This record gives sequence, C-alpha cells and structure tokens, in this order.
Amino acid sequence: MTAQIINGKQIVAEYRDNIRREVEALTAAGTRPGLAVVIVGEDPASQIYVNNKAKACEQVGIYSEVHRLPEATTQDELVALIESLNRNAAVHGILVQSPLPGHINEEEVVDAIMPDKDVDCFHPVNVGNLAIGKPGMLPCTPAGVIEVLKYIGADIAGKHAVVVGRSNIVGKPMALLLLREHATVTICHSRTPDLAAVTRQADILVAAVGRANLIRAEHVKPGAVVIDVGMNRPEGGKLCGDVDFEAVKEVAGAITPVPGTVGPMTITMLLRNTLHAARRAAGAQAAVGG
Ligand SMILES: Nc1nc(=O)c2c([nH]1)NC[C@@H]1CN(c3ccc(C(=O)N[C@@H](CCC(=O)O)C(=O)O)cc3)C=[N+]21
Repeated sequence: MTAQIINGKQIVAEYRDNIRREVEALTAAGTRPGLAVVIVGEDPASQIYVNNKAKACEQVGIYSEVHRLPEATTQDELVALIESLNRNAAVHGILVQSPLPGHINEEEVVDAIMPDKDVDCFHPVNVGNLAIGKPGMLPCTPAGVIEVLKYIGADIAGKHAVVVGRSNIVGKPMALLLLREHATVTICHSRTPDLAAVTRQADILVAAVGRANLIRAEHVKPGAVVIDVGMNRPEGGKLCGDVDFEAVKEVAGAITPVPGTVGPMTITMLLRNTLHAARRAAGAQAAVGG
C-alpha cells in the first residue's frame, strides 16, 4: 500500500483563509498587522523565499515591507535598522532572513530584535519561554509540522517521534513542540552511529538535516508518518527534501512532498505569528488607554 501523500495546498489554503478573516477583523478594529522582512545580500534562494513571504502577506491582508540591504551593510547599520523597526508601531513582526553575510554577527542581530516582534521565535527570551512551556511565539517550521500532524489526525501523545537534525531553527524546537504534545522524543544527528536503527522505531519521523535522500525505505517503519523538512537544491537539479520520496512512499503511512507542504506551512505560521503579535500590541495599547 502506498502512503497518503499529504496535500499541502489544501491545508495551507484553509489556514490562510482563517488568518485572512482574523486579519480583516483586527484591521477593522484599528490595527492592521504588519511584517518587516530584512534581507542582506543577493543569495538567490533567499530572494525567492522573501518574495514568497511578501506575497503571502498580501494574500491575507497583512501590511509588509521588505528592506533589501547591500552585501556590504555593516553590523551597526543592520542593528540600527532593527532598532528603528522595534520602535515602528506599524510593524508587529520583524524577520531577518538568514543566512547573513559572513562579516555579520547573526547572534547579535537576533538579540537586537524586540522579543514581542520576533516572529521567527529565534530570540533567546522566546526560545526560553518555549523550553519551559510558557505561551508565546512559536517557531514557524516546527509549529507548521505540528499543525500538519493535527490536520491529518495523527496521534502524537504517547507516540515515538524521531527528529533527525539538531539545528536551533528546526531540530531542537521541533523536539520541544513534540514533547509539549506528549510524544516520546528522540533526536538523532550526524554522530548517531546507526541512524536507521533509531529512525525505524519512529511512529512520527521528522527529517531536518539538509541532505538529499538521507532517509530511505530502510529507515522507515511501515505505516509511519514521515515529515520532510529538507530544502535541498542540488546543483542543476530541482528542489528536493531529505527523504527519498519515491521509495519511502511505498513504506510510510503518510508523507509530505517537497515542495508543497512544510515550506508553505512555515510561511503560514509566520503570518499567524504576525497576527498574534499585532493582537497583543493592540491589547497592550487598549490597556493603557492609547
Ligand atoms: N529568519 C529566517 N526565517 C526563516 O523562516 C527562514 C530563514 N530565515 N532563512 C531560510 C529558511 C528557509 N525557509 C523557507 C520557507 C518557505 C519555503 C517554501 O515556501 N518552499 C516551497 C518551495 C519554494 C521554492 O520553489 O523554492 C515549498 O516547499 O513548497 C522554503 C524555505 C524559511 N527560512
């Protein structure tokens, strides 16, 4: 039996429809949600992603502004821009597209973003709140994966979820969100001696490494839900994930295609974070009678 191919188009359309309605209501009440995206340099993949983010904002009625800075931008100039966006009342979310040029200290840049406007959930304050289970900003890609699992009706509580990859932007926060949903969670990485022996135990397998075809049929338990977070562009080839889709779809119970699901859901969660940030800002303003 072949796996259920998870239809990202349908999930994304439903979520964005709900967000669009909520944005409309908040705008009518006097606060139009706004997102500022900052991109430094000319990385071609980043240009595509940033354009997709701006288009998605437009689709749901969120105000957006894209700040395109030259490769030679200094640390001080970038931090000064972030500080001005922190003070800008029309901007509720700030996203600084990574990767940044080598001469920029990325950590210092993230620290400069006001935590309330950190719609990536990269700031240490938001990461800490996530780790201790306080409500707040959720990281976009991991939150999107949880929404996909819920949408297809996958059980998470008590299931064994295996995350392959330990990055700060996907692997680690993914494990925290699965834990919050009461999964038993294992994280694998490049030093895991027998990857397949661990991944074969997974009821839910999340691949977030950035290596094409890392996960093959022998890595997957029959019937498992396989979520592919990889975004690989082999030279001259087309975009593909970390999972050998054709082979794994014959074993898995459900699988996400790349492109099509996790990428657009990531952007959808960015829209949701921006909406929530705007709603909190509007509430805070009402509380001081502003
Ligand atoms: N501060 C920051 N926040 C991010 O969230 C962030 C980032 N930097 N840097 C780069 C990564 C990557 N990322 C993607 C989001 C959507 C798609 C996406 O929509 N992908 C489409 C395909 C797009 C295409 O054709 O290339 C899909 O999977 O269907 C891809 C990649 C966000 N990132």
